[in-house]
Amino acid sequence: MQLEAAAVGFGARSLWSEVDISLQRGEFLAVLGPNGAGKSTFLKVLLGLQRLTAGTVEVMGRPVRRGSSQVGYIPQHHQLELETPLRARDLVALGLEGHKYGLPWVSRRARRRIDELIEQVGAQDYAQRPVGVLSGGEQQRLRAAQALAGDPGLLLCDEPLHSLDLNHQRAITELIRQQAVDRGAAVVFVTHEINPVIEHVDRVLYFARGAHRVGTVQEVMRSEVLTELYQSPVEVIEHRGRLVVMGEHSEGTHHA
Ligand SMILES: Nc1ncnc2c1ncn2[C@@H]1O[C@H](COP(=O)(O)OP(=O)(O)OP(=O)(O)O)[C@@H](O)[C@H]1O
Repeated sequence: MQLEAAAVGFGARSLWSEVDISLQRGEFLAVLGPNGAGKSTFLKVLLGLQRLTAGTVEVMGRPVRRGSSQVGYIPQHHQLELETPLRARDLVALGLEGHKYGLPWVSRRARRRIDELIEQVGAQDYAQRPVGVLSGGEQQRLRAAQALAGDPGLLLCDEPLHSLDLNHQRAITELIRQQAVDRGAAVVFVTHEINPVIEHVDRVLYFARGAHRVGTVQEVMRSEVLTELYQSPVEVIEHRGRLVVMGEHSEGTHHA
């Protein structure tokens, strides 16, 4: 994916601008920033659901289009309706191309892939249950499996570890890493918390106060860089390989 001089605004408000970034296959980008900074909007641009107000965006070398089978998406967690007429397994199968067009058949190969993903996210025990009765974390694991089913070249993740316990955080992170490293996908990973994925991150895109920084973890996650970005004192402390960011404010606080 590639963005050049990209900007998004709503009415008179500029959300972010002058974003230049190009992500190669196999690269893992973490997108960070406070509430309302424009992280989910960045994903929407890559999904073709949000127009840029300036600049250009390409996905897999082509102009963005909605519903591309080459793009996988793990949306931000929300609980599915109790009455949703799908079994857990069906939700994963929806990630396969044939199902997008409503084809009734599932090839043996596709069935094997679905079984494999259900096992990898640890959903065997509830694969036949209606999705609406499952817990938030159980549903989230199925969404991850669904996004990976089509073997996407670009995988977009919006806080995919939210509502998962530590073991399942690790399992899902490992699946996402495999998609990047073994299957050569570019990964864009929106998160409030970099530590669970820090060892996999190649680059960071940090949004705050309408500005942003791009670079490696070492380049961006520094007290002086974030202090300049937030325009108020921020301290980044490293402790046993984890980063603690002190003094981060929400966007709302600044605009109040
Ligand atoms: N279609 C829209 N029209 C007007 N404003 C919008 C629209 N979409 C998003 N916004 C605003 O843009 C801002 C950024 O939203 P976005 O969801 O991208 O933030 P975020 O960084 O993902 O936040 P969070 O961490 O809370 O999920 C918010 O203030 C939101 O209200």
